[in-house]
Amino acid sequence: MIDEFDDALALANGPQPTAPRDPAPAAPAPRPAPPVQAAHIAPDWDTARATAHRAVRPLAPRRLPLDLALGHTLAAPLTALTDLPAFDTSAMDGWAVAGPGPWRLADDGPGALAGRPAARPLTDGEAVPIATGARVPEGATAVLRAERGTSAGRRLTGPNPQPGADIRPRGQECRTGTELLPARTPLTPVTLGLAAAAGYDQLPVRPRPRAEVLILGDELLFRGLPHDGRIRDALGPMTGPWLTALGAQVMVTRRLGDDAEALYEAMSTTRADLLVTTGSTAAGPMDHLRAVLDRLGARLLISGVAVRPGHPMLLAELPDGRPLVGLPGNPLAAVSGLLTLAQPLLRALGDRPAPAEAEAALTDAVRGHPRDTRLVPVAAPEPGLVRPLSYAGPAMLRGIAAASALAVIPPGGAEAGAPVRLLDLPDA
Ligand SMILES: Nc1nc2c(c(=O)[nH]1)N[C@H]1C(S)=C(S)[C@@H](COP(=O)(O)OP(=O)(O)OC[C@H]3O[C@@H](n4cnc5c(N)ncnc54)[C@H](O)[C@@H]3O)O[C@H]1N2
Ligand code: MOO
Repeated sequence: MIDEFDDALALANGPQPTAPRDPAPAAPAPRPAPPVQAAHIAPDWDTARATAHRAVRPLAPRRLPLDLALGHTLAAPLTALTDLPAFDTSAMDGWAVAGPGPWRLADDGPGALAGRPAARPLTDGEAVPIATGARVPEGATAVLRAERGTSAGRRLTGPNPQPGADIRPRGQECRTGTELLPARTPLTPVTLGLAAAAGYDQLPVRPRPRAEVLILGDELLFRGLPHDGRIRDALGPMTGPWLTALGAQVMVTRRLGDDAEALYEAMSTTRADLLVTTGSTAAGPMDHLRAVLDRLGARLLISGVAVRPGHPMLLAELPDGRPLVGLPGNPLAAVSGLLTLAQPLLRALGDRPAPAEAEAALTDAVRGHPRDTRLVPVAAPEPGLVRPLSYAGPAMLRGIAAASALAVIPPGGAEAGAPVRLLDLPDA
């Protein structure tokens, strides 16, 4: 995987200042590349995504109380357990009236209040005060709003409301058994509210897949400024939250350095549904990932993808069937791995529908790789248009931090005005 191309392509998107070169750090002794298994051919980008989606089966459904169900996915259709409203309800504060006015006010008590038993039935020409949400008494033909009527003693006058006015009839929103939401709907605050209104205490959910993140690399610092050839870990703070935005429940992010034994131990003992590593996907002297996968007896399903940046990414199946996504260490390449492999895997594990894919026209031509797809950070200056951003080299996050999406540039490139597919970026 020879690659002077990525930085050159990134620079082609716009002017970038050159930084003075640091003296080269002392290189460790070169080591032969560790063995990798048969599935070595790098699939094209769309095939890699489809392979990742097919690689796993949805997690088993379970029942969760409503207050624990947020973010999981409905495992069965949400059918109403009650009529909604469950009874004829007043939509306004005022009076429930029977027939045309003027009306005689019943003088017994405060009238019909929400959450109380129904007021006694009305006969023609009678009225009773009623609150929003209260049961409409039998015999009532409409509700007269408070601001439209005048009461003096036991006499109520006002314009005759249309029959049925300001009464929400029982079953107006749904009947018992109506399908309110299909299976596979993500449980959001509003869908939880609907489930409660429809009578649910618990829901059948497909749980959020549990993910464990392993940050590899002895060169990484976790606080302070770069020094002595060491750099800040940019992937620890980004990968967990990104996986969360993609539907995972991140159990832990661990920093393992370049310790092959620690990596072996972590892979053998994980209880996560998905393991994600960062770095060590290529063939550098300290890149143990492939050797450890080999030792563990893992199966490489994808070993490299025809995408820039990110082409050394990999997908493996651990001996017990758990998937492992290996994100490349270059930060923008890791983003590419998240969107290419982790996203479809998480979608399959959580049984979520594919998101709608947007398209927009490029403001400027974008150079392509001759064989590989490129993922390029773009801003949207106006609806339907996207502009490629600078600072989009594999080791940079500056471009994508200002981006609204990643544009999918097919092999060979795209002309100005050409429509390109867009990949969403999480905003929270
Ligand atoms: N001979 C070749 N060398 C490389 C190739 C290749 O095809 N042949 N591919 C290059 C590409 S493309 C990428 S991407 C990287 C992938 O490298 P690894 O996944 O093995 O990652 P590392 O070697 O550990 O690190 C690469 C780079 O990224 C920095 N890094 C790593 N982790 C982090 C982190 N958590 N936060 C910030 N930066 C990180 C690391 O310091 C290196 O600079 O390989 C190329 N080489
Ligand atoms: O350059 Mo590498 O393509 O994955 O960042």
